[in-house]
Amino acid sequence: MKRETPPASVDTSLLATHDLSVRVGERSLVPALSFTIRPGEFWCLLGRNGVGKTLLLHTLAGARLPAAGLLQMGGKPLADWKLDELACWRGFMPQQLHDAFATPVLDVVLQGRHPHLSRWHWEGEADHALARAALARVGLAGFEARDVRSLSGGERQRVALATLITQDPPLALLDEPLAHLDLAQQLRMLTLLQDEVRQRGRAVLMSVHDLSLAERVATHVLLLPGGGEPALAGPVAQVMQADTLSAAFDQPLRCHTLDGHRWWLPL
Ligand SMILES: Nc1ncnc2c1ncn2[C@@H]1O[C@H](COP(=O)(O)OP(=O)(O)OP(=O)(O)O)[C@@H](O)[C@H]1O
Repeated sequence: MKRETPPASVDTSLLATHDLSVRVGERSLVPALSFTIRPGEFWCLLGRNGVGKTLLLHTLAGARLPAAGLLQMGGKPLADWKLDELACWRGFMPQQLHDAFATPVLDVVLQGRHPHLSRWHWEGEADHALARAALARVGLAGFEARDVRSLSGGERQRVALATLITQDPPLALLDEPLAHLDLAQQLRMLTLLQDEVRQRGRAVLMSVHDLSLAERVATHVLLLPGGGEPALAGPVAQVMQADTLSAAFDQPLRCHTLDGHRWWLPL
C-alpha cells in the first residue's frame, strides 16, 4: 500500500528565537528567550531603564551576537542570510540617530530603497515616488530639500520612520520610536504602524515606555522583568496584568478604563 507523504510544515514565522540569551559583560540581561513573531502581529517590548531592551533589539536585528541560543528569520538561522537579503527582510530604527554630513531629507529617506537596488543602480522614479509618499505619510511633505541636520528631534524621528516605510520590510524593529514625538505625532506614528500590520500583514516589535499606548496598539507584549528573570512573551491581555507590570517596573500600577481605552497609572 502506498504511504501518504505528510505535507511539509510551512514556517510562517518572520522571527523566532530559541533559548536566546543576551549578556553584557558578566551580567545576564535576557536569559533563554524563546518567542516567535508572525505576520500581522504588533509586539511592544517593555521593561524599566537599563533592563536590556536596546541590546535585545540590536541582537534580534543581527547587529550583535547572542551569548547563547538560536535566532531565525523566516525559518532560517541568521548566519545563513546574505546581508542584502536580510536588509530587505527586517528594518531597524535605532534610538540614537547621528547625521555626520549635510544631506537632503529626501536622500536620507531614499536610503530605505538601497537594499532593494542591485549594485551600481541608482534610485529610479518609482523609488523617489515611494520616498515622497512616505514623507507625506509622516506629515513631512515639503521637507525633501531640507538639510537633515537642521531638523528638530521629533522631525528627525519622523524622517527615520519615513525611511523605514520606504524600506518596507516584512518585520520592523524600532527602539523607542515615540521618544521625541508630541502626543498627536505619537498617535500618528502608531496608527501608521498599525495600518502596516493590519492591512499589509507586516509585523512590528518596538520598545516603548508608555504602557497605555502599548496597550492601545499591541497584539503581543514582550516584558523584560530584569534581575536575571526570564522574559514574559505572549498576547497583550496575558502579559499586561497589574501585578506582573508592578513587579517589573518596581512601582505599584493600576489600569483604569476610560473612553474605551485602558490607561495604566502609578499608585
Ligand atoms: N557597551 C556596554 N558596556 C557595558 N554595559 C553596557 C554597554 N551597553 C549597554 N550596557 C548596559 O546594559 C544595560 C542594558 O542597556 P540597554 O541600553 O539595552 O537598556 P534599555 O532597556 O534599552 O534602557 P532604556 O530604557 O534606558 O533605554 C544597561 O545597564 C547599560 O548600562
